[in-house]
Amino acid sequence: MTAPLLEVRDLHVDIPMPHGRLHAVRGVSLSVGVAESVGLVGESGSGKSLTLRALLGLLPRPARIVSGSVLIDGEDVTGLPAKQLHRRLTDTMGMVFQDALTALNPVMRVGDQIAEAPLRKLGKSRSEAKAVAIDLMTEVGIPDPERRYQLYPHELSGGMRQRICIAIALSTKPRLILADEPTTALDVTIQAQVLGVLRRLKQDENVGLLLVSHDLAVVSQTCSRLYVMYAGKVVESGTLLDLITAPKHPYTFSLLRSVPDPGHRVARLLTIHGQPPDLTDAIVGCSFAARCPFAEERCRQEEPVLEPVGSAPGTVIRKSACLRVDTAERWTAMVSEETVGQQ
Ligand SMILES: Nc1ncnc2c1ncn2[C@@H]1O[C@H](COP(=O)(O)OP(=O)(O)OP(=O)(O)O)[C@@H](O)[C@H]1O
Repeated sequence: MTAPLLEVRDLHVDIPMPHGRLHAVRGVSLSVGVAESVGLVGESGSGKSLTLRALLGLLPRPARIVSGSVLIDGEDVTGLPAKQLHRRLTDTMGMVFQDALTALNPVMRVGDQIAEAPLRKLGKSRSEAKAVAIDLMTEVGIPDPERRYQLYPHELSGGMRQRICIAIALSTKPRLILADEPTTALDVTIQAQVLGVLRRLKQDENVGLLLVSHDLAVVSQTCSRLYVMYAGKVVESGTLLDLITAPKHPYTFSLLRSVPDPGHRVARLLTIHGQPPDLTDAIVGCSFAARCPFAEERCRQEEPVLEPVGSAPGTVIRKSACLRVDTAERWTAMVSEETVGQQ
């Protein structure tokens, strides 16, 4: 069996705080296969961005990796010196972040920013690098690329800037794009266009995607497999279809029920009451128990383990960390009238 393109094993990230250690990422494992599109989804503060930044060696100070490993094509790159790690990562992956305006150099023409990697890393001449940049601008759907090549970031709209960032990410011919909330700053129409670009890259160019988002609707439009994170842990994983049709963790269930479904005339929305736990404290029992409509006494005492649940042989393994997973098929009926409000 071929190794995944990217694999993270049992990653722990801590942040020293004045009042103790914040265990922001608590044993995350995930993988992305060749040309796969995988989503990492969860509400704000669940540890998605730190997971992504940790694997890229880009953790903000004072956050640090406590343990865990990162493998590329099966090779453990965890202990590599920073420069070597950077080269290994940029040979394989391109990155797109939320804030395109900050990511771009304000005093450099956008076309030259795309041409930089072909010029410096791929050994192209100036005119060849420019031609590559214009091709990439066309690929990510930028109309009139010759003219826009000459513009500075502030002269472009938010959606166009994010396309420039995707073109820069593609300029090293990566096999995988890592994107952290790439459409959060964009309005809904432009968001759909940018997601369309990412989808097309997978279909036409076989470029894989690891997409981090708090928005289940965004990952649903783009990814075929999901990891759902809550309070620093993966609480459910599986194919998009499995997760959205039959969630096996109450947090996934709540996330789905909090997204309005335009297909139903009356959307019944579930509000996820309460706050995630304080990650500086040791968590006893299930971290979602205090907010879970289905929690019972043992959920507040025993910590659930992420383990395989009901996958058919030969299919993608789906996993859930819930002690009450055997009742999942009855969750819809079990939601009480107090927790469900008609919108
Ligand atoms: N530089 C930092 N200093 C202190 N705490 C931090 C820092 N960066 C992240 N955290 C904390 O670590 C936890 C995980 O943050 P992370 O950014 O990974 O979450 P997230 O799921 O990506 O959410 P968001 O979408 O809001 O970024 C949160 O509790 C956050 O407040």
